[in-house]
Amino acid sequence: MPLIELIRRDLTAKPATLLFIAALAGVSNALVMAIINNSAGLYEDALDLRTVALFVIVVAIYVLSQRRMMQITATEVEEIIHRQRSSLIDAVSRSDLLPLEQVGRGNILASVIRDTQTISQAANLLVIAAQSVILVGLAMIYIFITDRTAFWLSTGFIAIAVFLVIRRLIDLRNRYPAAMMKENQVFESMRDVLDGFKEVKLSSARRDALLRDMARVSIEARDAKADMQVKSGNEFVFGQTMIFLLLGLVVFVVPSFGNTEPEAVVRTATAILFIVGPLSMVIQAVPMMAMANAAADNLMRMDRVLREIVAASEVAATPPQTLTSFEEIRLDGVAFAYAPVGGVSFGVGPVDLTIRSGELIFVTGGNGSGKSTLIRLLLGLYHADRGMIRLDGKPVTRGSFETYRSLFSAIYADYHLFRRLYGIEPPDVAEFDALVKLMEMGGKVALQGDLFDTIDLSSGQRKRLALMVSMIEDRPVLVLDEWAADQDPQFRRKFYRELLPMLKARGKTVIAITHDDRYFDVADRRVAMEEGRVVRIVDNRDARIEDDARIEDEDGEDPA
Ligand SMILES: Nc1ncnc2c1ncn2[C@@H]1O[C@H](COP(=O)(O)OP(=O)(O)OP(=O)(O)O)[C@@H](O)[C@H]1O
Repeated sequence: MPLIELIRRDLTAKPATLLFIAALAGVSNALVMAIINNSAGLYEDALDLRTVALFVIVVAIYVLSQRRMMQITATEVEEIIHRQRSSLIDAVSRSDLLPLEQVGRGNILASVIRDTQTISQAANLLVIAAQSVILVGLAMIYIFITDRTAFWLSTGFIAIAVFLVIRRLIDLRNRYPAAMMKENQVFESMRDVLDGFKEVKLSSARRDALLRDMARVSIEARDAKADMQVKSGNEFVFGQTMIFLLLGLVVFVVPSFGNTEPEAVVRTATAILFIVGPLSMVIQAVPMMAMANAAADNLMRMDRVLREIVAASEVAATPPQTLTSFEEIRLDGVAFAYAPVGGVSFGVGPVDLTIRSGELIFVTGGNGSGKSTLIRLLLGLYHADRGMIRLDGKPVTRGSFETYRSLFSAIYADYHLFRRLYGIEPPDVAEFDALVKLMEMGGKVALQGDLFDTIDLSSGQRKRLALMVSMIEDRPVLVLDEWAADQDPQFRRKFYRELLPMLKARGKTVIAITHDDRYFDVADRRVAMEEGRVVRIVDNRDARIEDDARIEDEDGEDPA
């Protein structure tokens, strides 16, 4: 069973200790009831001090063992969930981008949030149910001693009932994944509503259509889950009916066998009544168990899928290193194609391109020409179907991509701005102040330790802050995807005419995707793309040398 497998795999407490405490709680519970039962039947006036003392001791044992059991369960289950969650998050952070995009954010979030919660909620109920099983077992021993006929009939009946309940539960468990899938779709729709809030606000037609679509998904989830709950309620009623039938069996059928004392019938019926509560608990726990089981199955499957992605992504034999310099990066016949959409597949390459340290390179081309895809290949976020990347002549292999990536700092078109300088040494005050001044961000943002006091800025300012972070990170290569797109004309000019040359002068290699054709001359080389192919590489340096020569010629000096 996936739930048991999950618990056994990560359990830190000794199973024998757990079993002992659970048994202690179960037996003391049974003894409390037995002492009460026994004393209630005696009708004695005098207080039996020994029985009272025994009662108090047994209650104390129950309280201590039950509390301990609950405490162990809560801490162990939450620890197991914490590890599983951490494992998922770790796997996500080490996966390759493309397969991760295929798994889907909604599914990953559902596993991390919903499945862990289901298991957490089920845990206590499961412990009580396990103790109830012990109580039932003890009562059955009592019945065995009291009346064999009643014992065999009850055991046979319970065996049939358990078989029927389990058969029905398999059906319930099979419905669970479908219900969860529907709920995942609700998560996705909810993202549309939240992420697209501003767009939705502007158009009631869009809002109505979106709400209609959400309602459809939500209704499907509602029906699937209601169906599950109804089924699980039916299981409960079915279980209760079985208990009543069991009582009826003992009271009406057992005496007809003739060899049972009337007193034994009363005692057996009392024992069965005594286990009605625990049996109900078990029955109630069973559907919950089915759900927790499916959740554990889902969680472990997600973990496996992500681990497989990680295993296929990275086979680093040695821990990654941080590179601080390089001579050249060469894309050698690099080609890549997305999975076909509607029978059409977009591909990039084969691309042959050498990037030398200290170069300022622009990548240009129309929308959809493959610039961002090429950058993702260069950064090793996507892996080439053919060809390879060579760093200083050596092929970059799957095992060395993490080390290779340490060369780059990037601001993507859909970048994410962290409020904290995760993994980056904060600059000293003077250095930060100089950066703030350079980026014209005075009074807008301050750094407290490694935390920015705010990232609630305009879109252009957020981009400037992202660039400040990249400059603080100070890696050899800076990759920018349409960085200047949302800057005002004045700062855009400053970016192309001052910042980029300044970065180059500091020895940085800069690769920038851009549509700003009036500044194309700033680049050392311009890589022009069309339909996934590099169609031209314009070397501005040749033109600059010619220009310099021409100017010197015009001044009447010798160009050589
Ligand atoms: N995740 C994806 N899955 C499948 N195909 C994709 C994916 N992302 C992009 N594509 C395809 O790749 C093509 C190139 O996309 P890419 O983002 O590389 O273009 P781009 O040159 O950066 O465009 P833009 O200037 O608009 O940013 C797109 O036209 C699209 O067909």
